Amino acid sequence: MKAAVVTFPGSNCDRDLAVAFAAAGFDVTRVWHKESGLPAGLDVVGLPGGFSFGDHLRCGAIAARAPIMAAVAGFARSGGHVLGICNGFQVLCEAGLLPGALMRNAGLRFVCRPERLVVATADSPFTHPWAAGTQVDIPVAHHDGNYRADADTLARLRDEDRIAFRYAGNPNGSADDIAGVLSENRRVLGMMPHPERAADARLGGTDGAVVFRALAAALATV
Ligand SMILES: NC(=O)CC[C@H](N)C(=O)O
Repeated sequence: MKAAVVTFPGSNCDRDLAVAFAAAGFDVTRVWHKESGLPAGLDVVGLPGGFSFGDHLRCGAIAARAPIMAAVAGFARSGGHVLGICNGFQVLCEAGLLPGALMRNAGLRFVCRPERLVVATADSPFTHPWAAGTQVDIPVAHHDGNYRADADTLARLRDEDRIAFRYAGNPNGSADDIAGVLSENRRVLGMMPHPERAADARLGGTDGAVVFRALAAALATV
């Protein structure tokens, strides 16, 4: 199984994301944002957390227009799996690959702490090992994690069971406590919490590792 992890100027979780993919059995290729193509035979693209382009304009807005993103969009459109974490989630929204936007946290403070999440759906390649309603602990670290979408979009996400994770105690004001959402085909996941920071007992938790192992298992059966 092959994963690519994209690095933008200002990404700071790209190496951790590569390590988490590798621990789940993926061969990982690191890809610079100025590349125009992705490696052949790829199973998943990871868009890491960080402060791409210094969060100028809006978090993820400049990265969403980087050369590599045309290839990522094409990969997603052709049924490829994409995992965007934190700044990666912001990039996916800015690129139009996921609906909605991440706005400034309601408390106007950077929040960096472990968060309890509720798995909102088990119907995805990233969450299938859990039952819906399972509580998991995965840390957050962001100032723009306040998920917003219009009422129709939120209703559609609920109706189509595309909310992947909710916060048990909402740290940022997100609509409907949303911590992560899925694309229509369920193969693109964007989430603000950092599963790669809870992917090894030595980091203080292993709930995040389930996301990577779940994907590996799902891809093995495709
Ligand atoms: N850890 C991250 O990816 C942070 C994302 C973004 N820079 C924010 O603060 O909201």
